[in-house]
Amino acid sequence: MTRIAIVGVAGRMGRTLVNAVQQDAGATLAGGVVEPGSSLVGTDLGELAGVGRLDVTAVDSLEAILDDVDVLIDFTSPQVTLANLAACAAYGKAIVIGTTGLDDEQLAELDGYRDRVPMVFAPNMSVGVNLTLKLLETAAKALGDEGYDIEVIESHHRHKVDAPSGTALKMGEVVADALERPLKEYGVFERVGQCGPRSDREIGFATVRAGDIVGEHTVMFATEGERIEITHKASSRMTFAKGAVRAARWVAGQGNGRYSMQDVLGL
Ligand SMILES: NC(=O)C1=CN([C@@H]2O[C@H](COP(=O)(O)OP(=O)(O)OC[C@H]3O[C@@H](n4cnc5c(N)ncnc54)[C@H](OP(=O)(O)O)[C@@H]3O)[C@@H](O)[C@H]2O)C=CC1
Ligand SMILES: O=C(O)C1=N[C@H](C(=O)O)C[C@H](O)C1
Repeated sequence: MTRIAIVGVAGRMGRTLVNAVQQDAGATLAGGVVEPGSSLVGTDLGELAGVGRLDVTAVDSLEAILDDVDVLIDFTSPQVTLANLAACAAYGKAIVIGTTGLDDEQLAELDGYRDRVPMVFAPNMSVGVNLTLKLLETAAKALGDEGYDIEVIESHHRHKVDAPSGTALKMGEVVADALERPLKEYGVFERVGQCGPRSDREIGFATVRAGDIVGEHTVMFATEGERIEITHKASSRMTFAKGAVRAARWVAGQGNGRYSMQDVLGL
């Protein structure tokens, strides 16, 4: 039985994760962490998540519970995630990180833990998205240098704080790697005013923020006379949460290293 603690347990993903851990016969909920000073400290995590009493209460100090945890699941914000990684390194614990929006410096800091912590880091934990990444690699290799324009379009709920989504960036990166067009050079993240026609090799990104959209991603390959669109639509956060619990069970048996969902799923 893998003992899992959830950081950011009061958040949209945190509450869904409580439910997902409960539904997994191979996992047990060992704790949940809320923001320091939160009025939710002491609240039963099952009641917080709407799944009935679990007799595990929210704390605001990770160090208070880490001894009795095998794997931490973290869907919070970049700074909080990096602090939690440091705690996992100090306590010899594994971590599953779903947080997106890390900048280059933060990504480098995270990567610095690869020899000290077993970690799964993925911008999207759903099986469907990770299969889509494979399809994109195949499509990019077949179409990318044949005059097809490539655009990545993503839509999310109005509360999301980072853009483009981590998944959109990953999709762009997979296509860019397949075509040997580094995103730093070929990614176009803004078009406004007299921006001129698109160039042949650019990879464009567009972002929608509206209502309660859980997460939708389309990669378009368009040329004269036809357009191919590869789309993934998430309709419930449970798809991400189930993937994260699967990753937690998997990483509990791994040595130090930085792993992806492709590693977890064997894709
Ligand atoms: N990889 C994947 O599959 C997915 C990744 N994500 C990513 O996960 C992240 C979180 O998303 P979401 O759940 O929607 O966001 P929320 O804002 O709903 O949740 C984040 C939670 O973290 C809490 N928090 C902030 N600081 C701390 C702290 N120091 N200790 C403990 N908890 C803290 C926040 O509390 P408060 O509100 O009080 O500040 C909030 O409850 C985002 O980066 C998002 O992009 C989301 C879905 C899927
Ligand atoms: O913030 C979200 O909600 C999501 N974030 C992830 C991302 O940035 O790609 C994954 C998912 O699409 C939901």
